[in-house]
Amino acid sequence: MTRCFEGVSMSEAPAIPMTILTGFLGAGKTTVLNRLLREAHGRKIAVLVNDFGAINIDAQLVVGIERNDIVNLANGCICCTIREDLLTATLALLDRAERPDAIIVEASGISDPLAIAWTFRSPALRPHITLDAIVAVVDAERIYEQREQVMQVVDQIAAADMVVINKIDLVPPLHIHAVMTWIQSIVPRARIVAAEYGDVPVQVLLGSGIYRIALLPNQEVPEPHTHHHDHEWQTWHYQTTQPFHLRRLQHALHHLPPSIFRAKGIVALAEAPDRQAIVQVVGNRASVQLSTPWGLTSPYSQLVVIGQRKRFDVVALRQQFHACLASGDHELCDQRPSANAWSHPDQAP
Ligand SMILES: Nc1nc2c(ncn2[C@@H]2O[C@H](COP(=O)(O)OP(=O)(O)OP(=O)(O)O)[C@@H](O)[C@H]2O)c(=O)[nH]1
Repeated sequence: MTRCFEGVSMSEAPAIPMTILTGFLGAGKTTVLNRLLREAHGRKIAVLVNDFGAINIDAQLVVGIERNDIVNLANGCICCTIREDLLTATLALLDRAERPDAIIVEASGISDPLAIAWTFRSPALRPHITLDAIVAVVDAERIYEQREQVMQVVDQIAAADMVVINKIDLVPPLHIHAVMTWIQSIVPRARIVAAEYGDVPVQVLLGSGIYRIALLPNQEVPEPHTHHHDHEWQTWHYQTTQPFHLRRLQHALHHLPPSIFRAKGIVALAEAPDRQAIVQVVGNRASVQLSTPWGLTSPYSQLVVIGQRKRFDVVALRQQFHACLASGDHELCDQRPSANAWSHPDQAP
């Protein structure tokens, strides 16, 4: 099939470089992306953002880009359950009158980057996309505990052409050196850069052309049901139009069950009714920060938590967040984990 745009057939158009941004939950992928998009790079960059849960908070947190250049791929993992969506979304980008100069895929924190790379080797995309690099973001502070608990962490690093050791402000220099040595032992040929708040120049991240196709498995990656992460993770979300009480919310965020690895969201606060607030929880670090004004948008709150499957009690969690609302009537919008609050049908409680 030959597709046309601006008088040129798609088969004649130069292939678009694609970067896959991987890294475990909360490592700093969106931070790296935002830092890059804010830089005056002069390129038209399109971003495909995948969140594991039903609500894609990440797509809302990406800034410095036209909204129609962000494609939201939520409620499943682009490496397995929603691979078709990734394919379709990429083809739609290729069909645009103004094609992007570069495409970045921000993968969900639990996805397998090699499986994503495989999608771009499919006959439909192969002539039009050139894989530039798989970039893995690593949380310098948490990497040791994460590698003990979660096998995807090491797999993501092993698949990388470039590794960004992020959050170096949170650890001493000797620790950074040790993490670097460990990463080198896993991927000796990968480029390794250390960064604070994802501060890596665009020239380093994009257009490096260091993708190693040799890493791709010869056979297509396993079907979803044999993918180990399907059975390990679950997400749950809480939504309300009621504002939160800041101190109560902060207290709750600091007392989440240890089986929850990540929580994030956009919330309304009674104390600051005009501004959005961003909630971030990674391990035992939690923050609520004021962000942009609500403007014409009616205030809302959306919180997503990601944790080990069946290791947290959603009823207790719902009560915990419910008790943080500032209003007296405590109207609850999300009484039950809805069908799509579970990332996979077989994960319903
Ligand atoms: N101290 C510190 N915090 C950081 C740094 N980089 C990111 N963070 C914080 O870490 C939290 C998670 O960052 P994100 O960029 O959202 O992480 P992510 O990998 O996109 O998260 P998921 O998409 O949920 O997997 C946020 O609160 C960031 O502000 C850093 O270098 N230092």
